[in-house]
Amino acid sequence: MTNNPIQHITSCRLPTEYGVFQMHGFVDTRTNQEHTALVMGDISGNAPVLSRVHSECLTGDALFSQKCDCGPQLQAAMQAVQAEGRGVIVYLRQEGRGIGLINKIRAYRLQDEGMDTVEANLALGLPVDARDFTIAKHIYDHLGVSSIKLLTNNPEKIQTLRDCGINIAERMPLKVGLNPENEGYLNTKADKLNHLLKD
Ligand SMILES: Nc1nc2c(ncn2[C@@H]2O[C@H](COP(=O)(O)OP(=O)(O)OP(=O)(O)O)[C@@H](O)[C@H]2O)c(=O)[nH]1
Ligand SMILES: [Zn+2]
Repeated sequence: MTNNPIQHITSCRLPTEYGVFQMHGFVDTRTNQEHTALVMGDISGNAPVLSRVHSECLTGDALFSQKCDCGPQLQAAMQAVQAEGRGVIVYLRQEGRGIGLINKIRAYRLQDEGMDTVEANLALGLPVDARDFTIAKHIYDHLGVSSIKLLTNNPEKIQTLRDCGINIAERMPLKVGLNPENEGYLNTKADKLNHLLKD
């Protein structure tokens, strides 16, 4: 018996441009939402594991969008894990900071008209950030990971992950992918969402 609402279903070998990972498939039994984690090397033991908790961004991760920095961040994180020889990319299917793809497109449309990323979510009557990072804790529990070195610029993500019991031994910055199209977005993340992009 377990009270972990995230069920580990299966895993497979996933060769990538950044080395060979073991890809694990999970299902949130409360919502039927699917999530995944990419694991490289031996992650057992107490030494902190290099890790990224990445939130789905179809536009940035798969469609080469320049409106954000997600794609380059994902690639840099996978590269960092490859360089380290061990690590975990937790990939949470929480598109659009949890509001879903269609709502993200609605938010982008409002951004086309001049709103920033925060204003657009609020104008739609949606939370600025609707993600549930406790899912990551359950995934780490399945993988037997108790301590991580986290690749992120988001202090709220660090706090939320710590609050749900993840030991973050170190925070490692992930500042990549700046371009003229996402400059305003990154400034808003720094100014309104306190992302550590200007230190
Ligand atoms: N609603 C909404 N979501 C966005 C927008 N741009 C990117 N996203 C989503 O934001 C999530 C990534 O969040 P970010 O704030 O870029 O980064 P983070 O994961 O919180 O922090 P880092 O660990 O530093 O990358 C992904 O789910 C993207 O789909 C936007 O303008 N509106
Ligand atoms: Zn993105």
